[in-house]
Amino acid sequence: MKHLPRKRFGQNFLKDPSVLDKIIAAIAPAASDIMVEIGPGMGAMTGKLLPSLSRLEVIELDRDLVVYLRNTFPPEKLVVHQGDALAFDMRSLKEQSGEKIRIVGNLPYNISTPLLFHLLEFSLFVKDQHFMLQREVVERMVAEPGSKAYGRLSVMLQWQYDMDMLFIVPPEAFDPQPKVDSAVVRMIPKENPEKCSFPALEKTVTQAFSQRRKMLRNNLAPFFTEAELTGLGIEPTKRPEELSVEQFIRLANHLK
Ligand SMILES: C[S@@+](CC[C@H](N)C(=O)[O-])C[C@H]1O[C@@H](n2cnc3c(N)ncnc32)[C@H](O)[C@@H]1O
Repeated sequence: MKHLPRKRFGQNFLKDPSVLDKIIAAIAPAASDIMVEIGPGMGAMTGKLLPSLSRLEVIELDRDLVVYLRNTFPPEKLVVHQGDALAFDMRSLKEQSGEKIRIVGNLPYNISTPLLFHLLEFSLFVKDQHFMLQREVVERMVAEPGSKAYGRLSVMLQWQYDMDMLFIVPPEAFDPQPKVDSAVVRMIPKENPEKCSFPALEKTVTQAFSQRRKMLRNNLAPFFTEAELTGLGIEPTKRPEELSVEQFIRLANHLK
């Protein structure tokens, strides 16, 4: 089928077979896996995953591609959900099978942060996630405290996942070519993440990083006095990127 890539759906199709092989090797699909692929597109990854799986569920927004996928792959093996991954309830798949699910995808870059945040909701039901994303986004996800890339995305995701940037993928691996490098990340939900409410943590982290160059006593003034920060073991003169994930969680758990 001739399909003109749609920019508004973040369509950059993987065409380099060696990159595809590397991704599939990193995922290591097994017949017993309950696997979901987000944004299968023309099925570049789908076709490589299917032979190792007894079933694969995919979520695709573009109706033309949904028709193509349904006509191309055996329906008894490939279940195609037409819809928005941002609204998809992963719990339903876990409930059907009783097993933890594996999520994979070469994600649409225009929705990567909201999608990663949406998936946080299901981390209890997920075994692992392997995603291709913009390299700069992966660098922010795995960034350590004290580094330039450390910020809201790092804290929110490191709270729930252990993550590794596996390898970098150049623009030439795609059609059309994106303007930036991409990278593949592995995300494994932590067995016992620290208890915290998502909205409280998000509110605290967003406020703390509202002005990166300012001290916490300034940025967090709407929520905490200097004495309260000190009482929680946080030096008020530190800058937001100097706080560990655990310290952000401690703050969020004391938000009034
Ligand atoms: C970067 S392309 C990857 C396509 C294919 N997996 C590949 O590697 O060649 C992203 C895919 O996600 C789909 N997509 C975009 N927004 C989506 C959404 N909100 N929910 C589900 N799929 C979406 C696009 O239509 C496209 O097929």
